[in-house]
Amino acid sequence: MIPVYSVAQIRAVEAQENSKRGETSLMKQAASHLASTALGMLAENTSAEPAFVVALIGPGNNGGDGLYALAELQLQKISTLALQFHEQVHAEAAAAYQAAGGTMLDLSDGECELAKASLIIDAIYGLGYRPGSALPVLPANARVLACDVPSGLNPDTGVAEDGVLLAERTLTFGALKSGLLAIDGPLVTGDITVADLEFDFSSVEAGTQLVEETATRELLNQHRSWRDAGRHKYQRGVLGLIAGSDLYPGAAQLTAKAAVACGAGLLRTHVPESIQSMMALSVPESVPLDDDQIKEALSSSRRQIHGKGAKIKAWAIGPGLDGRTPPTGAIADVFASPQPAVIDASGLEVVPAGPSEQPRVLTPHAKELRMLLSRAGVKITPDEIAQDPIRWTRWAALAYNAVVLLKGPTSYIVAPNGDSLMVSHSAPELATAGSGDVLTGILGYMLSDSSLTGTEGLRTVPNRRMMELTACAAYIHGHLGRVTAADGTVNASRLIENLPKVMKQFGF
Ligand SMILES: NC(=O)C1=CN([C@@H]2O[C@H](COP(=O)(O)OP(=O)(O)OC[C@H]3O[C@@H](n4cnc5c(N)ncnc54)[C@H](O)[C@@H]3O)[C@@H](O)[C@H]2O)[C@@H](O)CC1
Ligand SMILES: Nc1ncnc2c1ncn2[C@@H]1O[C@H](COP(=O)(O)OP(=O)(O)O)[C@@H](O)[C@H]1O
Repeated sequence: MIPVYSVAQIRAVEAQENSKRGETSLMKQAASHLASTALGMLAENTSAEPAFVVALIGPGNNGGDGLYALAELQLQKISTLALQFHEQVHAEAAAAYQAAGGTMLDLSDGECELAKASLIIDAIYGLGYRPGSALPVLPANARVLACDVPSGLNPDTGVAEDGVLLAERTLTFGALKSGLLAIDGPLVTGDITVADLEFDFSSVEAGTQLVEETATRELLNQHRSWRDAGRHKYQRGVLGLIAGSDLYPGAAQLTAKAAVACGAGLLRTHVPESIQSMMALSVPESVPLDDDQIKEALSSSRRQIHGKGAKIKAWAIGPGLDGRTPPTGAIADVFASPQPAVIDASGLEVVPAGPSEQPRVLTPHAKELRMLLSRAGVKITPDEIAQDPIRWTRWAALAYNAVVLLKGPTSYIVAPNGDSLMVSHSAPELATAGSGDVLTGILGYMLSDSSLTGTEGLRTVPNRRMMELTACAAYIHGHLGRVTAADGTVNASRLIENLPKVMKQFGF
């Protein structure tokens, strides 16, 4: 997991480091990382032309980083050019670059050189960016390496100007800044690497933590054991799915197929009678579950998990349910059970607010989050959510005493105690009908597998573990989106086709 900080926090830590280690020495260290990243990108080029690196230089320390990096490249015999975007420039860094044989031109005099560059380093603005000024237009297909933050992206909020310099890669210094991951950030940064400048962050507390691939693997492996290979189907995860209606029969099928594709031991489906045969045909692995069997499953799980009954370990509730009809007695009983549940879509319209014994994850998108908050008596606008997603997600987490996953281009996972995780840089192609139903299937399966929850018998799954598994499911879903988008357009059925392959990559 990688901690994420606000600009103010990073500024405070940088000020300490500057006084301890000196601003120029830190800048040179940052520039060295930038030069190595540039060399790495140049090594990927297949062209026979000699490398030519152009840096766009702004008036502050971000420009200074760019100039020191160019100086290093010059010394490595790479041809470079610095194009000044402002009259003002970091004097010491400019002198160092010129001493290394580099040439500096005003952007207006050297703009035509941009088209010849094998790589453009964007060192116009970094942490000091203020919204509102014009930015240069880069040639189409330019390869751009952003120094710290793409120019035109607000490093705190993640809101980008229309003219933001789109990067293929962003090398950010010291720590992840919140704006790189929120709102427009994932669309403009390209791949992000954090250059470790050995800052001491002990005096500030990260706002949240990013869950990336390494963290996902570590979290998934936390409770796994070699003994898992010998489990029988009831131990591999039995999921109860309460979903579907005449109005939305497809959503239930997508969630069911996704859970089966994940490798669930057994899927029990509670769908309206009218769509049961459709479910049996399209998901032949699923076994129906009627109201009486739900009651029996709940009572046997209260006595002992290995007793008679459906042996359901977790529930997925909501995809395609008809939100206009109140939940039947059986669903209300499930909400009162101690088994973990993921609640999505129309399930969010009926999930009770207030304290509950059940470890729950609610998975709203922004509009559903407004609905949840409104049901709890809190009226907010979409803008308010966009400006402070973690805050409002936490309100819902508190009101419903549940972990809440706010879905969107960036996903936020927040617990009632305020702990939060985030998943970013997944695939924009996931914005397609039914992809949320697939996520519910993945998460439902994960909550049902005790090798992942780490709980056996009647011990409840702690909220922290619910959060971690939710983040893992969101990360895998994002990765699934990327894998699927790599060889065609994305739809929910194609996501499900690729799910077994992707789950295998994560040790399933
Ligand atoms: N210890 C440190 O403080 C380190 C700082 N580093 C670099 O320093 C950068 C921050 O440097 P600065 O604080 O000088 O900020 P920037 O270099 O991001 O830019 C600040 C300058 O740009 C001007 N500016 C900002 N937005 C503008 C706009 N829209 N129109 C016109 N002018 C605008 C400001 O007035 C200011 O002069 C970081 O992003 C990073 O690249 C790195 O060298 C790592 C170490
Ligand atoms: N622009 C985007 N980039 C990455 N992921 C996205 C984007 N838009 C939506 N998603 C993801 O796609 C899924 C959509 O789910 P949801 O809104 O419930 O749709 P549906 O109900 O149609 O299945 C969520 O997991 C969300 O995080």
